[in-house]
Amino acid sequence: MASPSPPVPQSDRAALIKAFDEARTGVRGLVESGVSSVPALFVHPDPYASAPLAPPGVSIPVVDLSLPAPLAAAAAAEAARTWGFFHLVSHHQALGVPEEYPARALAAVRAFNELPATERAAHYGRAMPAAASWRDTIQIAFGPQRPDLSRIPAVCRDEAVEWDAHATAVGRVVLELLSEGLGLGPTRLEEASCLEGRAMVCHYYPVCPEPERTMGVVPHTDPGVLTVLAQDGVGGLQVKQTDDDGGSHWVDVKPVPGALVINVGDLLQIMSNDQYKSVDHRVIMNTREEARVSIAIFFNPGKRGDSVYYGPLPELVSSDNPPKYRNFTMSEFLGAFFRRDLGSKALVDHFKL
Ligand SMILES: O=C(O)CCC(=O)C(=O)O
Ligand SMILES: [Fe+2]
Repeated sequence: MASPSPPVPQSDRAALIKAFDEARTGVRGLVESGVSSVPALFVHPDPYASAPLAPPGVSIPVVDLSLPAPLAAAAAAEAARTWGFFHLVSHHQALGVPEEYPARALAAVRAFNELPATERAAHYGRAMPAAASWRDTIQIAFGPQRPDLSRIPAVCRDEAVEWDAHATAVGRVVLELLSEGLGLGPTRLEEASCLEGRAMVCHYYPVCPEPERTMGVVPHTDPGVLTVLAQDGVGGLQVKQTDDDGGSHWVDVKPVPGALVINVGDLLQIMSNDQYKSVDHRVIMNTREEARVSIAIFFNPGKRGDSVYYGPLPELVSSDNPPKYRNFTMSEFLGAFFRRDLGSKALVDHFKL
C-alpha cells in the first residue's frame, strides 16, 4: 500500500501546479511516470463521504425512441421530472445514427490520450481547480461560433466533428420530446436556440493507483440546457437520487451497450420552471485496470445578445403557477457560472425569486 500524500500548503501548491502544467503530459503523464500514490494536488479531502450508494439494482430510466412519439415524449418527460437523467436507446434505428457511433469517437479520443507524451504535449492547457481531478479533458466549442477545428487533435478530429453532427440530431429529438412533455409545441426549445451553443468535452480518466483518494469529476450539475453523454464500457458515473423524504443515494449509471446518457441541465430546470430537474452527478475512479473515456456534449442557447432573456418559459407560468426564477441574459448566466466557487450554492439559486 502506498503511503498517503500529506496536505499541500498553499505556497507549495502554486509550484506543484506550475510543474504539472509545464510537464504538458496531463494526468496520464503521471501514470506513465509510474506514480504509485495520488499526488497531493489531486487528493480530495473526503471524496466519497457525501451520501451512501443506492442498493444494487437501482438504475436510471430508459427512453426508447422506437416507441410511438407520444409515448416516448411521456417517458422522457417523466424521467426528466423524477431523475433528471435517462438512458436513450433506438437512436440508431430511429434517427439513422450510424451503428459505429459513438464508439468510433470514443476510440479516437482514447487513441489521442494514448499517443506518446511528446505528441500529446501541444494540446495540454491548464484548468486547475481547488483539488485537481483525475482526468485529462479536451474541450471543443462547436457553437455558436464556428469551431476552430485546428484545436482538435488530428487523431480524433474527424470523429469529433462527425459525432457532433449525430449528437446534435439526438439532441434535437430529445428537445422535441421534452418540449412536448411540457405541453408545448415540439420545436419550442429549438426555437429558443437551445441547439446552437454546443461544447464537446472529451474526458480520459487514467487508471488510478489510489481510486478512493481522488475523483474523476466532483459532484456538480451541468449548467446548460441538455447534455448528451457517450461513455465506454468502464463505468464510474453516478447520479444523486433524492427520495420524497429527502434522503439521497448515489446511483451508478452502468454503461448500457448502444445507449446514450441524457441529462437535464440547470437552464432547462429554469426554463421548465422546475418541472424538470438538473441533478448532481459525479465520476468516481474505478478500480479496473482500464482507463475510461467519455464524451459529453452540452447544449446551450446560441442567442447571447444583451436583449435576449432566458428564464421560465412564459407559457408555463400563470397566476396559479408563478415563475420561480427571474429572467437573465446569457452573459449574466455565464458570469454567475464562472464566478461560482466550488461547493458554493447551486447555480439555479442565483436566479431564484
Ligand atoms: O464522464 C462522465 O461520465 C461525466 C462527465 C460530466 O459529468 C461532465 O463533463 O459534466
Ligand atoms: Fe456533468
